[in-house]
Amino acid sequence: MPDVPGGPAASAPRPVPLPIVLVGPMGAGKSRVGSRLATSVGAPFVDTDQRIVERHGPIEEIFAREGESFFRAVEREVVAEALREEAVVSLGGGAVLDPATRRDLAGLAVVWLQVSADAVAPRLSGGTRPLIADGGLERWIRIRDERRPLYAEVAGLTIDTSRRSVARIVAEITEWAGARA
Ligand SMILES: Nc1ncnc2c1ncn2[C@@H]1O[C@H](COP(=O)(O)OP(=O)(O)O)[C@@H](O)[C@H]1O
Ligand SMILES: O=C(O)C1=C[C@@H](OP(=O)(O)O)[C@@H](O)[C@H](O)C1
Ligand SMILES: [Mg+2]
Repeated sequence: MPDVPGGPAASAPRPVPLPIVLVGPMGAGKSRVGSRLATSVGAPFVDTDQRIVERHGPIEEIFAREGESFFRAVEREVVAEALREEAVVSLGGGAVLDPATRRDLAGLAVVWLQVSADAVAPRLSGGTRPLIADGGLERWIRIRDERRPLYAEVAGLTIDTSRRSVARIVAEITEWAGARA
């Protein structure tokens, strides 16, 4: 029987390799795109920051109480666990600082979401990200520049999200990942 447009074959999720992992700087859209991508490919969604919050409380409180190095240790544990799951996994922007995480990402389907400083400014306003609580956009640019080689090292696909809709980004990732399945 031929496929009917809009029928079951057309709406079935496309097979993709899992995990698919999203990396990139704060505000690039990892959490938002990851959630939509997971729905689109019919996979569970894991946001490692959300998992940290469930287990240890709000991120800004962890930074204030225990410091960044404690946060990074907790993050490493949660990331290592998530990368073993058949899921769409959105990492926090600084997760790639950990060499063991970079080793774990080798060979996985990793997407680097980029965003320009102009486009990210409104996305970050009113947020609670502790690393840019003081220093704002200039600090964001410095952190983004420092980490650029680390994102480049782990990613197999790069997408500039500055002027793209979430739906289009999801479609581009699905197409790329589908070709790797
Ligand atoms: N492609 C996009 N275009 C416009 N706004 C976006 C886009 N992707 C994400 N956003 C918005 O930017 C903000 C930060 O997104 P988020 O997914 O939390 O980024 P990240 O997890 O990379 O820090 C959110 O308000 C989100 O709705
Ligand atoms: O870049 C970073 O070091 C961080 C990014 C945040 O996640 P998002 O990239 O999802 O904003 C969060 O993990 C924490 O505030 C630290
Ligand atoms: Mg996020």
